[in-house]
Amino acid sequence: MTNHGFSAINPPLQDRDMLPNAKDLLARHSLDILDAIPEGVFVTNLEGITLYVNRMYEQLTGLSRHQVLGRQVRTLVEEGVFDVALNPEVVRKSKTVTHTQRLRNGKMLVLTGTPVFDESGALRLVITFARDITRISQLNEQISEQKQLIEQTNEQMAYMAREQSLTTTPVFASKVMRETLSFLQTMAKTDATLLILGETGVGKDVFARYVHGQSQRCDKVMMKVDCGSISESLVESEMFGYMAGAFTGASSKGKAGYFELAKGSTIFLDEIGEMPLTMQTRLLRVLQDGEIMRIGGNKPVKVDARIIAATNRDLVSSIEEGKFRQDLFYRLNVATVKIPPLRERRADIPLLAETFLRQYSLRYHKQIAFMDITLETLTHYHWPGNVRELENLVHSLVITHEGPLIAPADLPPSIHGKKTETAEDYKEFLQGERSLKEIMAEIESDFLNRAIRHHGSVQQVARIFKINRSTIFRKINKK
Ligand SMILES: Nc1ncnc2c1ncn2[C@@H]1O[C@H](COP(=O)(O)OP(=O)(O)OP(=O)(O)O)[C@@H](O)[C@H]1O
Repeated sequence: MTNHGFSAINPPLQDRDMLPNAKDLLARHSLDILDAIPEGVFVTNLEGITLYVNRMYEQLTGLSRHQVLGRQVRTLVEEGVFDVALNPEVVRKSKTVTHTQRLRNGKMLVLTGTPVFDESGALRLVITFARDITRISQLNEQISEQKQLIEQTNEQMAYMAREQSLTTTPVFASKVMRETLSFLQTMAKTDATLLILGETGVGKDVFARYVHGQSQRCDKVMMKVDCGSISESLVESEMFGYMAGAFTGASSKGKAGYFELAKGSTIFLDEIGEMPLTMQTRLLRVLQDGEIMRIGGNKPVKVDARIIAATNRDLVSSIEEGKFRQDLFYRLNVATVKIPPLRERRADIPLLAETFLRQYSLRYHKQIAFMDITLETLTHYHWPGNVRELENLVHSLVITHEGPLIAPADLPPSIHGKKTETAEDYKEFLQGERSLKEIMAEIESDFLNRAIRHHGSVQQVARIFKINRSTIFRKINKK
């Protein structure tokens, strides 16, 4: 359709094109024809006075002809009969205009107002067609509600998938971690609040998951809340949820908070040391009462979630600085475990490094191994970023390394340059308690042992270092 509505149906019918008497017949029955149209028809003059409405219009709107005929559309809008009138815009623009209109009876119409011109091209009337889209708009609303539900479900599924993929079985070889794990296993069977302390990257997350995975609540997904990253203005509604219409912008259905979502499961409050003080007060109340209340609600909901909290902060210092509530600390400090930094459990380093190497090699379809001496170098580094730093290093080595073996020189200088312990080893020799011959024999024997571990056999070492196998055995046993 062009901008000029009826006049644009080109060329207009001429009298000569019509059957004899057709024009008269049509003119006589023009109102019957309009009444037969299955859409509402509403005709106004240029001043917006209603000249005609058809039957379908009466049916759609529930308005009778006498209620609207002869009335100004603007007045009808003012009286709230409907909320929009097309007439003024059609007259102003002299072209077809479409809008939706809501009626007092709640119906939604889509209106198409079209200008009608006479033979001389002068605008004479505006004819508006009205179609009922109440059902369509109801369906649209339902679709958008369904869409919202699907989005929520997708979000939850993505969260669950993420959590699932993160479930790592802790890797350890050290005595201290064996003891830690055994304590956590005992704790897992209880519902006691657990506080996990430790430097960044030591694996607090991994151990929280471990405890949840070993608990009776393990068939439900653990709810992890990063207390440090929720904005202060949202933290309350995120934690405790809100009732429908609790505040502007609140969802019309209300929303459950983390504590409710964690029903029957575990809620892991990570970075608890970063929680704002106001929220700490609220959390304390939850721990004391075992109940939460949604924002805008008046019915307390029982909390059925096991609480695990973790932080890399020294909470005692935070209390002294006034940043953490002492009473909350006492509440949380029921069963506390401190995960030692990696430098205090060096026995875990080779096993962790090899585990990460295996995982990432598999992911990137590579076949790479550490030389023994590389593992030893890794073991001597102080790992300020703990397991996370080790994992990241191995990840980047797998991506960037060419060739089957990772040598110490492939490590960043900050790591292989740190192997000062070898110099420490010489301290003992420097005391002068043993002869040079004895010292050299020990160094030789150590070196050969490493070479055998590294190359896999005495035969290989003999070939590479051009030495007899029997000499190797003799030198090894001489130490
Ligand atoms: N014992 C372990 N076995 C296997 N992987 C581990 C172990 N400890 C840590 N990791 C891995 O190291 C990375 C860091 O661990 P995690 O996120 O649990 O540390 P965190 O102590 O929670 O750190 P932050 O304090 O920064 O939150 C993770 O990718 C985790 O999978």
